This record gives sequence, structure tokens and C-alpha cells, in this order.
Amino acid sequence: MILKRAHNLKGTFQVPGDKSISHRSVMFGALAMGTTQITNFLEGADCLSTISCFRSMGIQIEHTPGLTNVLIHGKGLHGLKKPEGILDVGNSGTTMRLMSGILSGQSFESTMNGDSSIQKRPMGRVIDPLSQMGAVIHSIPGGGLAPLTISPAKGGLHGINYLSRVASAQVKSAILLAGLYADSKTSVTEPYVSRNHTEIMLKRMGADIRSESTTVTILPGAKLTGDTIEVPGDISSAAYFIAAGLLVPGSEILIENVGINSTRDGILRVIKAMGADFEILNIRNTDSETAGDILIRYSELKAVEIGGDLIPTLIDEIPVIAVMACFAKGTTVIKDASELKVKESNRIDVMVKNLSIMGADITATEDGMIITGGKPLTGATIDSMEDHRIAMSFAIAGLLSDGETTIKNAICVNISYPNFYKDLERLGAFKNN
Ligand SMILES: O=C(O)C1=C[C@@H](OP(=O)(O)O)[C@@H](O)[C@H](O)C1
Ligand SMILES: C=C(OP(=O)(O)O)C(=O)O
Repeated sequence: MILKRAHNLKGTFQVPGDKSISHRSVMFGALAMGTTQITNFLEGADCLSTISCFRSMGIQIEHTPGLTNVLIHGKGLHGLKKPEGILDVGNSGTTMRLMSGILSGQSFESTMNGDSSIQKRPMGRVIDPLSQMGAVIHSIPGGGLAPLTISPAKGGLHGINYLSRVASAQVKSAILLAGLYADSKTSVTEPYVSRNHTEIMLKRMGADIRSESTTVTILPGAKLTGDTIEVPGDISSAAYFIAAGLLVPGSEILIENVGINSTRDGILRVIKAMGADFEILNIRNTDSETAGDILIRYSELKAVEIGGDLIPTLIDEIPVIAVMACFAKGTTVIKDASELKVKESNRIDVMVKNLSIMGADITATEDGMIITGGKPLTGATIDSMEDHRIAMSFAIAGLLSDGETTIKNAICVNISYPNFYKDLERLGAFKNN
């Protein structure tokens, strides 16, 4: 993929459905009784991996490729069947970690594997709490790495009160899902509140689940019922167009129907602090998840400090926030973000290395980065490391740089945003190419 400097991005469009909500709608729909009807499902490779895993456990899922309506014929908490082969989660950490919780409660043995990136990501963070609940999980290569084999829990699962070291919705959700199968109440406390889509959707489906401050508690025994789920647009995908609209001179972009759940809206708080010219219009609820239209205009930005409880609300947006910081006046400090090291790539290292190559003033720290804006960027050849967020962040950087930027392994955007380059084109990003 080759990108050059752009001007005047204009248009109204929608980003695809939220990845986190799409995954959960399939998983929880499978565990509910009756039909779950999903609209605006994300047809990204990660969510398609979730569909294929649940199909191989006997769940009938109606989905026509190219259409975003999906029907899940749920079979209840005990309706999954032993899969024929290995469950392949592809590139999706969310699929592997949430399914670990579900599979821990089943009466059959299963093995999950994924691609080379998944095989490097830490699964000990779900193996440990689930084992405390009585789950039997074996890391085949050892060290808490995938592939993982999950065998039936001999004495069944037990409720625990778990204090998590990390603010991670994947860890929290895995424990809560196992809690549906436990013999007593389960609670998870995290250092900061992470995205709460699991809590919202399980509650709607009938689970007895409550949140108080940073603790979520679930009771076993509830019967889940199928639901109608309108998936809002993914704010993590909108983030690239928020950045492009703010930074490409002369731009004005309206992104319709974006999920702005308060556990996900950190990027909006950051651009506000940066002095961005934007508005959130038409705020509404789509089945308990709040959505709105985001109007973005070209702006002069100033630096910000980002850390603490803000981090989980924008964790996947940090790579593109780093790009924005290169164009903001002053020094931006991003801290408390060491989770970035265990995503699809080490996102601190990859951003710092490549933005430095392009000419940015950026330094890696133990838990984040420090970026002084104002140095012009020059196009370069950037390897995405097969990480979708890296590919999309450097595509935006390419629109703001002198010369040409070439993204290697650019196709990985299909993980969360298959039409990313098409949507950029529609807004006029390739007029100069
Ligand atoms: O629960 C989810 O859907 C997700 C949680 C986050 O991961 P962590 O739970 O590891 O922070 C996020 O980075 C990921 O893209 C999706
Ligand atoms: C980290 C991500 O996803 P996952 O953990 O599901 O692979 C992401 O989409 O940025």
C-alpha cells in the first residue's frame, strides 16, 4: 500500500461494527436459548474466527458473506458439543481468552490454537484465575502460551474473588463467563475499569451480574435468552478517521453511528484536551450501548498527558494517538500503557521505531512513549508486522508526510477493518496518488 500527502478529506460515512461487541454477540448468543439477531456485525477476520469456532461446536449460525446480519441459534449454557478438530482463533486474542472461560465450564475436552502472533501472547493471565476456579488448562508449549488444551473440571468450577493485576476486559470476561458455570458467586476486581460490553450484554440476556466501581460480580445459574443486538460502529476503527480529519488540512468528516460507551471513549477525551474542533451529534442508545455521530474538522492540536484510568478506555487507539502527537504543539507523554507490549505486536517498539525512521521526535519508555510534536515526517517503508492497528496508524502518518510511505503487509487491516483503504479513498485520501 502506497500513501502520499493528502488534502481536504471530506465526506460522511460509517465505520464497520464494533469488534468487541461482535465477538460477544456470537459467543453469548450461542450460550443463550433461542435466536440472537445481530445487525451491523463486523465481518473482520477476528470475528469470523469466532463464528467458525462456535459453528464447530455445533451452533447453527446464519451468515452470508458480504452481509452484516447474523442469526445465532443458541443452545443454552450446556448446549455446545465437542469440536471435531482444533479450534482456530486465527489472530484474535479476544476469541482465545473469552473462549477459555467458556470452555473451562464444558464437559468435553477442547484445544485452541491460532496464528504465530497468538502463540506469543500471554495466556497465563486467564489460565491462572480459571485454574483457581478449578479449570484444567494445559499450555502445550508451556509458559502459558497457546496452543491450550482445556479438559473438563473434575470437581466442577468454583466461584472466586479475583484481584486482577491488569485492567483487561478479556481477563475479566473470561472469569465472568466461567462464573456462569461455577457453584457460587464470582467477582473480578481490576485496577481500572476496562470495557464493559460483557456486563451489558450478559445482563440484557438475563445473567445476574452487577458492577460496582472496579468490581464486577456474577451469580451462576441464570438462563440466558437470545437477544436483538444492533452493533454500533467501532470507535477503535473511527480513531484513524478522527486523526485524519483533525490533521489533514481542510478536512471535514462526519462518522455516523460510532459506539461511545464511556469505557471506550478515551480518544474523545484526549482530542478534547488537545484542543480539537469536533462535535458528537445525535447521541442515542442502540440496545444499551451508546452511539453518536462524530463530526471532525481540521484543527491545530496541542500535546497531552495520557495515563492511569484513561488507558483502558483507549488502549487500541494509542498507536494512532502517537501519530497525532507528532503533529501537536508540545510534548505528549503516554504512560501506564505497558499492555501495548503484548498486543498483536509490541506496539510501543513498533511505533517508536517507525515514527523515528519517518523523522519524529519520539522515545520509548518502560510503559509508554514521549513524543514532541512539530518535526515534519518523511515517507518511509514500514512493515506492519501483520498488526492491523500498526498498518492503519502508518497509513494515516503517510497522508501527513513528504514523499511516499509504503506499508508492507498492509492487508492485515482485514482483522478489524476490511474496507479501510476503500473508505480512505472515498474521503479523497488518494487524489494525489
Ligand atoms: O475485550 C475485548 O474485546 C478487547 C479488550 C482489549 O484487550 P485487553 O483485554 O487485553 O486489554 C482490546 O485491546 C482488544 O482489542 C479487545
Ligand atoms: C489487541 C487487539 O485485539 P485482540 O486482543 O483480540 O487480538 C486489537 O484489536 O487491537
